[in-house]
Amino acid sequence: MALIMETPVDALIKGEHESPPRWKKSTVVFVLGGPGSGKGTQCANLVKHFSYTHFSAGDLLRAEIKSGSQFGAMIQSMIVDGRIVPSEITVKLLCKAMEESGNDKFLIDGFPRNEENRIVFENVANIEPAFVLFFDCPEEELERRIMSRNQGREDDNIETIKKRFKVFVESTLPIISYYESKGKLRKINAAKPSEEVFEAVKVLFAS
Ligand SMILES: Nc1ncnc2c1ncn2[C@@H]1O[C@H](COP(=O)(O)OP(=O)(O)O)[C@@H](O)[C@H]1O
Ligand SMILES: Nc1ccn([C@@H]2O[C@H](COP(=O)(O)OP(=O)(O)O)[C@@H](O)[C@H]2O)c(=O)n1
Ligand SMILES: [Mg+2]
Repeated sequence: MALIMETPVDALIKGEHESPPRWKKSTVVFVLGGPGSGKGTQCANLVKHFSYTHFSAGDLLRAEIKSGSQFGAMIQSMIVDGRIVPSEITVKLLCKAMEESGNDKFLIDGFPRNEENRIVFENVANIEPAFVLFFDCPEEELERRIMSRNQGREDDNIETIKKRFKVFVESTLPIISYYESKGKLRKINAAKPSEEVFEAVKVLFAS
């Protein structure tokens, strides 16, 4: 459903619900890392073993483009340019997805990507992450992985990849430092083979 429609989330944002909905008391784990670091791959592994629901901010934005949303063209041009979409849009998509899922444990992948993302989510959802996973991987390896990802994504080309790396360093690394200073960061060596990365990730969810 395109975002132009009034959704239950709008009512929630306006405080029109009598009691806080279930998702507002959710356990949230943010999953961060450079483009191609394995966020989506490891979240797909995690949901097979733990009762979390996975949402990728990028996937939600791509679905919004496909839905024929009034914001579709704008979102698409920002993605092709490697830029971060206005937070109001992304946060609304995430909250709507959480609301509709019926679950209360979420892996949110590729978000928050900048300070605006983080603050708008905090203000709207009023949720602090339980912890933040950070998939650490050198840029040369990220580039190799993206160039062989073959998902037909318009932003998986060398020109956009360079822009996405720059945005990651300038806008997302400060968020990672912010969570580190709060003692919430769990850093994983994501340059290893996928199975080894998952062994390291799994431990964090087992307790
Ligand atoms: N540990 C790994 N080693 C090698 N390739 C990987 C690893 N993890 C993921 N990949 C591959 O790299 C590409 C990017 O992974 P993906 O999960 O889409 O990353 P992200 O969501 O962080 O961009 C995919 O083609 C995936 O199969
Ligand atoms: N929080 C987010 C997440 C993604 N995006 C956009 O979506 C693109 C793809 O994000 P993604 O998370 O699917 O990309 P990967 O890191 O998985 O390669 C980003 O480069 C941004 O243009 C955004 O604007 N805001
Ligand atoms: Mg991804």
